[in-house]
This record gives sequence, C-alpha cells and structure tokens, in this order.
Amino acid sequence: MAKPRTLYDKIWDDHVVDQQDDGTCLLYIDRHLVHEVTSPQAFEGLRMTGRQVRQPHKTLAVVDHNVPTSDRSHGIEDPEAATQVAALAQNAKDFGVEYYNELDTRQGIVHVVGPEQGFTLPGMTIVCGDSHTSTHGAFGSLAHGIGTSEVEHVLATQTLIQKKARNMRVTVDGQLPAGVTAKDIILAIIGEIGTAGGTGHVIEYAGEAIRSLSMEGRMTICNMSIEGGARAGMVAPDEKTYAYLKGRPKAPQGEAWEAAVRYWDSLRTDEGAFFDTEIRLDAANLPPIVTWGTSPEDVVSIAGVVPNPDDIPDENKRRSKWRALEYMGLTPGTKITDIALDRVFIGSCTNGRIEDLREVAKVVEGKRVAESVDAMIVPGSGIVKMQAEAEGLDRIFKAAGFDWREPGCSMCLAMNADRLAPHERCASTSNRNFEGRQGFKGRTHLVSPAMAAAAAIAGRFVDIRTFG
Ligand SMILES: CC(C)[C@H](C(=O)O)[C@@H](O)C(=O)O
Ligand code: SF4
Repeated sequence: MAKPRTLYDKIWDDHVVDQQDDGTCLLYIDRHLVHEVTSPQAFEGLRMTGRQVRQPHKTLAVVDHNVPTSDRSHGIEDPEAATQVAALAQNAKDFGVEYYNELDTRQGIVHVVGPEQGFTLPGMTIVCGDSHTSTHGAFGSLAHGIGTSEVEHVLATQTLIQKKARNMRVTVDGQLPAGVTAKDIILAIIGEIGTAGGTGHVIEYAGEAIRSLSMEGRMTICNMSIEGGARAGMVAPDEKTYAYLKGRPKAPQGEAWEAAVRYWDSLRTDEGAFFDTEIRLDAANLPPIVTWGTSPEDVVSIAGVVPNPDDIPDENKRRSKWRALEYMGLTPGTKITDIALDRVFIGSCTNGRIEDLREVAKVVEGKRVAESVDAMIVPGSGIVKMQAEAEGLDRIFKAAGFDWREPGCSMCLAMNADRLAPHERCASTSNRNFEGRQGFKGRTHLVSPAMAAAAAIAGRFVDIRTFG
C-alpha cells in the first residue's frame, strides 16, 4: 500500500520537476501573481538578460499597494506611486502579461483578485512576491510568498527552487459561538503558537469549525498563516470550494471542469498521514479577540484586560512586551472595552471581501459612527465594490458616516495617503500591527470586521456578542 500522504505532500509531489540529493527541488509553478511593489527589479532583470516571460498566460499583474483609494479617474497625484504604477503597466505590456490597472473593475488587492477571477484553483502551486500569498491556500492550493529575485526566476522559468517544509495540522473542532469569526480563530491560533510557532511548516487547517467556514472565512485564516510563522496555510477543497469557483472567468468549464473536480476530489489528507506538529483548538471556547500590542500574537479576549508584562518570566520577552505597551500607550489592567479609538479601518486581503462587508453592514445599519471616530471602508477589489453597491451596502455605510473608498491595500500598510497620524489609535481588520505599520507612531488593534464595525459606532471596543 502506498504511504499515506498529506494534502501538502500530494500537491508537492505533483509539482516536483527535479530533486537533488540534499533535498533541494525544482518545483513547477502553475500561477504567478504580480504587483507593483516587488516586480520592477524582476522585470528589469529579464530585460537586462534578454529573457522573456516563459508562460505569460500563467501570470497575472495588478496594482494594489500604493494606488490612492480616492477618485483615480484623473490620474495618480503622488509621483512615486504614479511611477511604480506606470512601470507595472509598461512591464505587463512589454512582456505580454495580463494586467488590471487602477481603473479596471477587476483591479483590487492581489489576494482578493486571484480567487475572484478563478485564477486561483485547487491543487495548484501559486506564488507572488508578497507574504500574504498564503491566502490562496484556502482553495487547497500550495501558495506562498517569494522574494523579488525569485519573482524573476519564476517569470523566466515558471519554476522555483524550494526545499520541502514540514507538515503541521491545526484542527479546530466544534462550532463558533455567535459573534465569533474566522478572524478570531486565526488570532487565537497565533496567540497560542506564537509568531514563530509555524516556522518551517505548511499548516493544514482542519476540523468542523474550518469546514463550516465560507471560502471568505477560510481565506482569512490562511491569509494570516504567515503571521504564525508558517510558509503556507491550506484547507482541503470541498463542495464549498467548487461552488465558489464554478463559473468564475478563469475557472475551467464544461468537461475540463468535471475532470478538474475529479482531480480536486483526490486532494485530501489520507487517513494516517504523518504530521510533524499537531495543534487542536475548540471553537466553542473562543471569544472575540483584540490585539493589544505590536505583534499579532499579543491577543486578548474582548472581555479581558491589558496584560501585565511583569508576569512574563523571560526577561527579553518581558522587556519587549513593556516596550509594546509603551508604544501602544496602554497600561496593564485596563479593560479592553475601556479603550477608545480615533480611527477604524475595514478592508485588506484579510477582511476586505463581500462577506466581511455584509457583516459590517449588519452591525452598523441604522446607527452612526461615533463623533470622535474617523472610519473608512476599503473594498478588496472593484468586483467587491460593485457587488456591495448592488446590494445597497454602500448606502448603509455612508448613512452611518463611513468613508466608502476605491479598492486597494490602503491603510493596511499605509503606502498611500491613507495613514494614521502619530498616536492615533485604530481598530483594523488587517493582519499586521507592527510599529508604524499604519503610519508613523500609529497604534493598531487587529479585530474582526464585526468588532471593528461595533467599535466605530461605540467609539471604543465593545463586545459584539452583546452589542445591539
Ligand atoms: C509590499 C509587500 C512586499 C508586503 C508583503 O510581502 O507582505 C505587503 O503586502 C505587506 O503586507 O506587508
Ligand atoms: S492588503 Fe495588506 S497584507 Fe494584504 S497584500 Fe496589501 S499590504 Fe499586504
């Protein structure tokens, strides 16, 4: 009998082109996503060596990081952003790569666009010069970020040099309580394993709570695998995956679809397959979570208080957590629900999809954003924006006092004009709360879309389980 294999083992085995004695492999890459920040030198490298893009139709380029989220119909004002956007447009043209510019309805955050177009499919190897490429693993693909020199390598050869990672399984049993979401699951996992917990591993998420999630929820989980240190995250494909993909512009059709589904159905971890590391969590015990520090592992329940670093035995860690509190302007013992906010950001490749916006609309309908809060909603793509507007969500947001913007990364990383002023405190649905991430000296608290929405209304954190 063949050795039982994990989902990761199977996709890996199906893509190995060559294996050296030391385990170094050449891996075939099915899909390559490209954005404006990490691609210019890669294309320049091709130009200098007189090379072509080997498989242009397996490459898709889109601008997302530094485009403004205000009206773009009259061009991009910021000279640096304008230069980078123009460079991607030119590179895509010169190398024959499909490109969604800032005015294209299909434009958006690269990790929202791939699945939306059916460019992301189960069983594929997917790369992008961006750490949150792990998002695409929600479809049962092996998807991870690469560096700019690797971007050049993939453009030129459609392959990547890789060593196999270890297998890790995170099983989330049970059912989520009302008000608790995929975002809370992944924050809880990172809180549990720490930001280095997944180092050297590819994580497969399994269990009843994961199966119950929509594709959007699974993407939120896989997206933040990188914050847990893992190389990639994945969820085995199932009927929900197929239902999401069927009929998407780039998904296979007719007989090709049937054949694809037959293959995708084989992409399950075999009974008895070996995992180097296993973690188990019970969804029923999870509260809505808020981060209090400058690392995604600094998590606490909405019902809790800011922790006291003096309780940490390790001196280095103790010091770093004190520094985080100082940066965040917080005092141990403060109730999380007593923390007031200046800004709310709803968007990003973690939580900028249609389902996230529907959740927000449910919470804010008929209410008003607190006087003291400046709140913005940035759809993950033009398609998300269009759908939200077709459903009338934008009217609910605007009536409540939210700023409704054009798609892009926006204040997730503040590469455009959307940023926090020093010391401004923000509830954010994004994935990183590092120092300065949303603007110099800005203070970021990571939360779910529902929690961010409720915080916008209340002007401080509130427990979504009792908010109404
Ligand atoms: C700009 C890009 C390289 C970066 C990444 O790789 O993740 C960005 O998307 C981020 O989220 O910090
Ligand atoms: S939305 Fe944020 S995390 Fe996602 S790709 Fe853009 S900058 Fe990176």
